[in-house]
Amino acid sequence: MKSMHAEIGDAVRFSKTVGEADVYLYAGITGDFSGNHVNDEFMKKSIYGQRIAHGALTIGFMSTASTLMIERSLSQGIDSTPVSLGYDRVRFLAPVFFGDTVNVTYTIKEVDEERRRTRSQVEVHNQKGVLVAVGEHLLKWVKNEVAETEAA
Ligand SMILES: C[C@@H](O)CC(=O)SCCNC(=O)CCNC(=O)[C@H](O)C(C)(C)COP(=O)(O)OP(=O)(O)OC[C@H]1O[C@@H](n2cnc3c(N)ncnc32)[C@H](O)[C@@H]1OP(=O)(O)O
Repeated sequence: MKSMHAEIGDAVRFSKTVGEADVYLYAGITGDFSGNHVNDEFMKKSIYGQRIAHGALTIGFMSTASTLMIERSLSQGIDSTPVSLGYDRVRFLAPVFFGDTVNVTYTIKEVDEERRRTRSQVEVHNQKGVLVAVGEHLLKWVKNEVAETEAA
């Protein structure tokens, strides 16, 4: 059985409208009640003119896209448990406003069979086509040693 079903150019997409409830749920879960996200009067004075979503929530949407990629690979049968190794070079390039729809594209750019790692480019656009966030994601395809021992 293969350790990973992932090839350069493989891509998945995830789309979601970001509502006020999403931002408040995220604030409640993490405790990040920055005025950027929950204080409309404060934000009216900023260049944004209104509240914006947490950058880390956008990273969460990147993570959702990686899960879609993993599920695709799992459905083809693999002997590993893919886990996130982390994100590199993440930049929040434009704000995500309440009511915006984010469209995440997750594309595999490198496959390292020896180290059982993939590196993917992640891009997030809003409904107007503006690139709001970018980053690279590393997945580690951790070998299922226990399962193999049991099978032997
Ligand atoms: C406490 C928390 O709760 C706070 C938050 O979560 S706030 C919410 C998240 N943040 C945002 O929504 C901010 C959205 N971004 C912006 O409004 C603007 O991008 C900015 C005002 C923050 C940046 O202004 P700018 O003057 O352009 O910034 P810099 O020039 O200093 O840095 C830009 C870096 O982005 C890199 N970059 C630009 N284009 C691309 C691209 N297409 N792909 C990849 N990277 C890009 C650029 O190279 C700069 O990065 P570097 O490391 O300095 O090279």
